[in-house]
Amino acid sequence: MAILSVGKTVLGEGLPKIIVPLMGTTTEELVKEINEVKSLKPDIVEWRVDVYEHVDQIDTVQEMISTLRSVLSDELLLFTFRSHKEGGNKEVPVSYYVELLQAAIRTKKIDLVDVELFTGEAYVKELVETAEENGVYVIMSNHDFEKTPSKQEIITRLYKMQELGAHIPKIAVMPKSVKDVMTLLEATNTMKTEYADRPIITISMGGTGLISRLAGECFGSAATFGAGNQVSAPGQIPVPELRRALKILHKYQ
Ligand SMILES: O=C1C[C@@](O)(C(=O)O)C[C@@H](O)[C@@H]1O
Repeated sequence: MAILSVGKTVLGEGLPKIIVPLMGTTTEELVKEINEVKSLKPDIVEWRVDVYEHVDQIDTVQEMISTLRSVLSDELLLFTFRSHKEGGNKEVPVSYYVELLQAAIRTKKIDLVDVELFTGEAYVKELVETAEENGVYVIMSNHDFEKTPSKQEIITRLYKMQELGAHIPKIAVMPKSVKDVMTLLEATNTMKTEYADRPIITISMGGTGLISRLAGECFGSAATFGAGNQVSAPGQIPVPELRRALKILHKYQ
């Protein structure tokens, strides 16, 4: 897998990087949570802004970014608004989604921004451009909380993200069986060995898919989400146990 350095963090090499979501809904909760999450020593902290009560106030969101940034040191900050149709908390017009992401990027205080592939190609291109102008890396994403698409479809979506300029293509899908988990893992390995020229992140959600959150180093996923105060998707496990599993697989593979 090709590697990508974001600050001091190198994705696509060694242990998959641990990403921990911030799920607080109020400013007070987030101020407390950022310190708790930092103590877990994640590589990346994901602020899930779609659960924030002031998500519709851009100035307040920008202030919160400054606050979070001031607590973090080497940990990277990922800004994510997960849309309602992809499993997020709040429904907003696409124009607001784009405006919010642009405003977050322009603070230059985030390291990474999540851009959903199915926002629409013109918007996606605009967001990638703004991110590049401001030194922010794009994790392009797609989520299916209902099912696991075919291997070919998973690869097609990841490849499309790469074509659109994602620094890190990412997909999270829901398995209905162990076979679905194997489909995701196979797609990951094929994408990594045959098509990807950059790190990718793939997830099979829920308990059935847990192996995909642990074994990214074997199959080709460069990062994995661990639970902090709260899970942000089914199947995330506490960071200390996640780290232990990643280290075992790294040491003996
Ligand atoms: O895209 C993802 C992955 C995720 O859905 C998971 O399954 O761990 C969790 C989300 O917070 C994140 O934005």
